[in-house]
Formats: sequence, C-alpha cells, structure tokens
Amino acid sequence: MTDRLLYLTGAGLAAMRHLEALPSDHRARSLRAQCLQVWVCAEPSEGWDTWPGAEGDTLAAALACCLEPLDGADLNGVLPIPGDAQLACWIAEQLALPGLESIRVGSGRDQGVVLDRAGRIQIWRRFRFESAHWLPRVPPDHPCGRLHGHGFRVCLYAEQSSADAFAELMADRLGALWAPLYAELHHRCLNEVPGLENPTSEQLAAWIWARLKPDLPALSGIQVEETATAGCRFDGQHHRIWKELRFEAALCLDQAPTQDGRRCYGHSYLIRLHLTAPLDPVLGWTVDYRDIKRLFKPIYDRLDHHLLNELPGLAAADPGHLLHWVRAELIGRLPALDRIDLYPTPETGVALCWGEAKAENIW
Ligand SMILES: Nc1nc2c(c(=O)[nH]1)N=C([C@H](O)[C@H](O)COP(=O)(O)OP(=O)(O)OP(=O)(O)O)CN2
Repeated sequence: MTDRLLYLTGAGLAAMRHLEALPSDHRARSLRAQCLQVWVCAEPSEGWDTWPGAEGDTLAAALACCLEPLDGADLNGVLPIPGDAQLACWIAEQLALPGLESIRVGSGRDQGVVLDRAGRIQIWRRFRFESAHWLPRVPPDHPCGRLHGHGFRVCLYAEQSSADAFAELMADRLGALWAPLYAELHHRCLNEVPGLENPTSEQLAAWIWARLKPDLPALSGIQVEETATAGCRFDGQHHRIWKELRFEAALCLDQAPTQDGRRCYGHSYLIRLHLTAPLDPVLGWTVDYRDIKRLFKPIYDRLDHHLLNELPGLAAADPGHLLHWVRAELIGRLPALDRIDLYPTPETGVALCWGEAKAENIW
C-alpha cells in the first residue's frame, strides 16, 4: 500500500479574455470579463521551504505569486491563446514549486479543465436536475426507502486529445450530449425511468455512463452528487463514493517556528471519506452513506469541539499527522476506505490516498 499525501489549494481571479479562433457565433470568441477558479495539487518534495503544518500555506503562496500577473489583466496580453486548457498549461510552467500533481481551472462555477502531471487534460462540466426517488431495496426503517427528492448535481469528465484543442468546444459537446438526459431526468421520479428502478447514486452514475460513452469515447468519469455531503464517481470500472462531515477543533502546532503567531488556534474542518468497493448485488450501492457517517461517529466525537493535541496517539496536530491518525482509527471499521481529504480552510486541503484511489482523479 503506497501512501500519498497531497496538498491542495485554490484561489480566484477576475480577468478579461477573448478566443478568436473559436467559431464566429461562440460566446467566448468576443472579449469578456470572467471569474476563474484555480486549484493546484502538489506533493511536498525537495525545494519546499516549509515545516509540518505550513505546507498548505507554502503552496497557497506559490499559487498567489503565479496568478498575480493574471488578476485584473487581459489574458490575451499574457498568453497567445488563453483558453482554459492553455491557461492550465501556463500555470503548470510558471508555478515555481516542485512536486506539482495536477491543476484544476474553472471558468465560472460549472465548467473547466483538469491537467495532470502526465499532461493529460480532462474537460469537466457540471449540470443540475431536480428529481424525486426512493430506494426500494433498503430495510423498512431506512429513510431513503421513503419517496423523497434531491437537487442532483452531475459532473461529466472527458479527455481532450491535445493541449492545443479548445476545452470550450468539448464543454459545449458535453452540454449537447447532456440535454436529452436532462429531459428524461429533470422533474421526474427517477424510479419510473427505464433502467433506474433502484436509483442509487452508483446506479445513476453507471446509467449516465452507459448512455453517453457510445457517443463520446473520450468520456472519462461521471460524478453524481445527491446531497451537499455525499457523492459517487464512476470511471467505467470502479465506483468511488464519499461522505463529508464538518468538525470544529483547536490545535497547537508545537513544531511552528517561535515567531509564528499561530501556535494555538482553530479551524472549522471539512473531512471527506472516500471508499472504492464493488456494488452490493441487492442494494445496488457500494457502502451506505449513512453507514459511513455512523461508523465515523465515535471518531468524530473525539475530534469535534476538542483540542486535537490531546488525542492519544496523535504525534502532531498538523493535517498530515491528523489524516494518518484518522485512517488508523477508521480503517478497521471501513476496510474499503482508500482516501481521506481534510480541509482546515475552504481554500487549503490535504488528501491522503492509498489503494484504488488515484491521485490523478483528485478533483
Ligand atoms: N452508497 C449509497 N448510499 C446511500 C445512497 C446512495 O445512493 N448510495 N442514497 C441514500 C439516500 O438516497 C439519501 O438521500 C442520501 O443519504 P445521506 O448522505 O445519508 O443524506 P443526509 O441528507 O442524511 O446527509 P447528512 O448531510 O449526513 O445529513 C443513502 N445512502
């Protein structure tokens, strides 16, 4: 089992750009102002001047420095073709920090690109639909056996063959392919849609995959988020699910340099538990989101409204040590667990991955 500890940080910027090479009727062809979100993921390596607990800040400072010339600028003055994919490649070149794993650029909230260290580019586009469903195979006392509904979010991922191609055109293609599925799913009861008689997140992701893959061989992933705290990603082979929880805690970083004013402070942490497992043949899911929450509860109770340094067995309260501690406490109860993300702040996080979890699908 190879562990990877990956640091993540995000920042926003506002910029102008136009993409002249796009077709004449394309909305991104003429000059327009846009808010962009950039996230980077990197593994600390030689050349990081940092200490345990400050890796996120080190990465955030490197990203801020890289994005500084872009904020408020006309991107066409910086890059010859400032499409999302070209921008991600530019950031990868400029970021003055070794260990870069991947970059995610979002133009607006609902589409963008992911560039990984192998140079692979994936376009993503997120959609939403409002539907009812119920899960017919759960035990009688399970609340999801009752008719209820969600604002489902679906994110489609597709590989782009060349760094010169326009992510914007693939995003349009994803929109066109999604339209008939939206017509079938939106404002419906999913159980009445053929093939979705047991509409778990996992079944829905596989159903969307089966519908889109023949027309889009470049399709690389389907992400379904049923609620704000739970979701599933399917890549044609594996289902990976996650459940998020939040806890409030204090920490003291004993290893902080003495001049560092943050020796004892606190965070509203977000923790995301990922599992990869085969589908249960009866229930049609991997592991019940509710079971993840239930099995994590005794650990949650030890974290929430506590000083982390008082946890027996926790060597230091930085995110890296805390993630290893949580895994050691939880893995016996949830053997399919293969990744844990911890966000001390909304802009900085750490992911501990092992087993099936692939670092290239970190976003
Ligand atoms: N592996 C799966 N587990 C569960 C699924 C599923 O599709 N796959 N679905 C459900 C329910 O439909 C439920 O609506 C969602 O579950 P849950 O995350 O527990 O929802 P909550 O609103 O209770 O979330 P909290 O944020 O924890 O309050 C159940 N399991």
